Amino acid sequence: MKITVLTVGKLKESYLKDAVKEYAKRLGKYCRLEMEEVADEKAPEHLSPAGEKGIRSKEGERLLKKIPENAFVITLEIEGEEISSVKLAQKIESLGISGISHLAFVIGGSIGLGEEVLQRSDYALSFGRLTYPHQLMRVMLLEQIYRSFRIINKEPYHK
Ligand SMILES: C[S@@+](CC[C@H](N)C(=O)[O-])C[C@H]1O[C@@H](n2cnc3c(N)ncnc32)[C@H](O)[C@@H]1O
Repeated sequence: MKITVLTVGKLKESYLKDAVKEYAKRLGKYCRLEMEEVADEKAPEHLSPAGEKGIRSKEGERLLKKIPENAFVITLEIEGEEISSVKLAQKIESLGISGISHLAFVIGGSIGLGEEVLQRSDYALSFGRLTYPHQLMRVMLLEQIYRSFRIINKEPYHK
């Protein structure tokens, strides 16, 4: 299966880059992983709702261009569905069995995902109602994808 992780903005912190590199290496055993970054928009402190919408929309257009037509799109959304790691593993496995060969996970920028991307989404996944920084979400998502493949392959992983 091919997995694309689509994100907004460049990863800045070296400790996050190291973690992403480590999980990307581990995932190489299970899938073809592709990490795609699109440019972020400058978001000043006090933006109007219209200003925020404009930023989400510009970043959203860039994200949409990177989403292949045949991909099953999983957007990371705070208000999405909260599921266990086992359920996420089952979901990835059953999508593969149903003939889906490409999963695209999409993480929003600092002010979230635009309407266009939400409309293209096939499934909204939540990591809980807490808000996490988008850069950290990359690491958390890769860890959960890795955990999923360990579960699917009935391989041990620390609980
Ligand atoms: C800093 S958050 C954006 C916050 C923005 N106010 C919103 O409501 O989307 C950046 C991105 O990280 C992801 N994210 C952050 N916390 C999350 C959570 N608990 N569950 C799922 N995705 C999350 C989402 O993709 C979000 O667009």
